[in-house]
Amino acid sequence: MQRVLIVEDSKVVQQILRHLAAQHLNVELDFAWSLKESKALLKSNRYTLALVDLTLPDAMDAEVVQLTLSQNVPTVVLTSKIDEYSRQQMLEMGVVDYVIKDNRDSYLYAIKLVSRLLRNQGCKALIADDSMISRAVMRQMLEKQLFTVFEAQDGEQALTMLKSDHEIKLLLTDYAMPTMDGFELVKAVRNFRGRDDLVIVGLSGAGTHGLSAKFIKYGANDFLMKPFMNEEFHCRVMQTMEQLNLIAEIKDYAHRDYLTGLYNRRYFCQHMDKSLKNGPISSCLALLDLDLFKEINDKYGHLGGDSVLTQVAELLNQSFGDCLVSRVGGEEFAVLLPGESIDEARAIFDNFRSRFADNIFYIEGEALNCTLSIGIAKCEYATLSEVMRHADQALYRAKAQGRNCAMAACTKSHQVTEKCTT
Ligand SMILES: Nc1nc2c(ncn2[C@@H]2O[C@H](COP(=O)(O)OP(=O)(O)OP(=O)(O)O)[C@@H](O)[C@H]2O)c(=O)[nH]1
Repeated sequence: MQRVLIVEDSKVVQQILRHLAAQHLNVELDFAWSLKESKALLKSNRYTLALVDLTLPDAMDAEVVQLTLSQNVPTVVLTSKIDEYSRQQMLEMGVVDYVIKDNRDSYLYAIKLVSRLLRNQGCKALIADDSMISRAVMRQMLEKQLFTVFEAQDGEQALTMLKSDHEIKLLLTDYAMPTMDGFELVKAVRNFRGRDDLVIVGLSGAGTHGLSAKFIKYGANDFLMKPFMNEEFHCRVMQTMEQLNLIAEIKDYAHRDYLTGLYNRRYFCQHMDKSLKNGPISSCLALLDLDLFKEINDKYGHLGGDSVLTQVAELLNQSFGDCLVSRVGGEEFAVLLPGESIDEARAIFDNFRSRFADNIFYIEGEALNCTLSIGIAKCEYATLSEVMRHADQALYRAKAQGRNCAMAACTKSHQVTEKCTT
């Protein structure tokens, strides 16, 4: 797990930072008051990042910054005031960024900056530039921002790398390069990587009029003129990555069911349509419907019913965490189980059905049992509606058999495997 060191000598500020960190950071956190305490913590822990106060009672001259940097811990500085000389000095020392503590919002800004930097960890960035020196300078800055960095010497090499590695999320591309220039590269990349999947920052030292606008019109998110200041580079990259993260958050929000946090019907249908586009897939689709759920609602009220639905979602996640699990209707769920035959799938879901029936659900401390009926179909049809129709028919039969039952639809090859286990 990622671990962050926060060094701050003011009790009040430390309390504010603790509170904000608990809200915005999901990492191991250590707090230190002094240089001495920081040294001890750095000896026994490995930190992903440090957020440090520039001056401490036992380190008035930025010694704590020198300490974290000497241990190769990317460091963000908190400072109460800063003049041009110390700003330059600090940036030359190699800090990632600094935040001036001049109002309450600056603490929130600092914690959000840490959070954004932590999100960069494991994220791949590609630099396309024919100048080895430029690549080295940018690599150093990106590594400080926790990116995993790759380099390409020209547009064609960059294009090949982007085609084969969809985990690259940031492209920095120079304009003037041999074999394929920055414009051609951006145009080609946008044919297969959208703005919701890859962010691009164009670069040029040429100073040609209109270069920035052209880069953006061809599909770049931003533009930087060389030579740039480290601070500007850092801000532009962070801001561009923020766009990507915001789009991802909005998409995730739109794809999730509000009550249970599972994927919703819209996401489920989109995923299935995409998967089936290239022909049948070797998965089984199970529709799981709660039995007599109306009675639970009638007895415990709608909120009681909601509580059961969230507990059901937890059980599904525990058992089928690696599969696509969705809430496709009020009390109906879908699980896409990859790689199993219909017989194996039925056995797996029947086992789940049986454990589900034994599970104790709680509504405001009151215990109750609940059962499921399940219909399973092989994803061997051309469209989702056909797969759903077969799974639905099996589910209907499971209900008709008396519920608490898992039924499999006949496969195309007529290996009928219908069994009721009640
Ligand atoms: N609490 C709660 N109830 C919901 C939600 N969505 C649908 N329902 C309820 O789910 C119940 C479904 O009832 P029915 O379709 O009659 O099915 P059932 O009672 O489960 O009976 P069978 O499916 O035949 O076993 C209805 O009472 C709906 O109001 C929801 O989001 N929360």
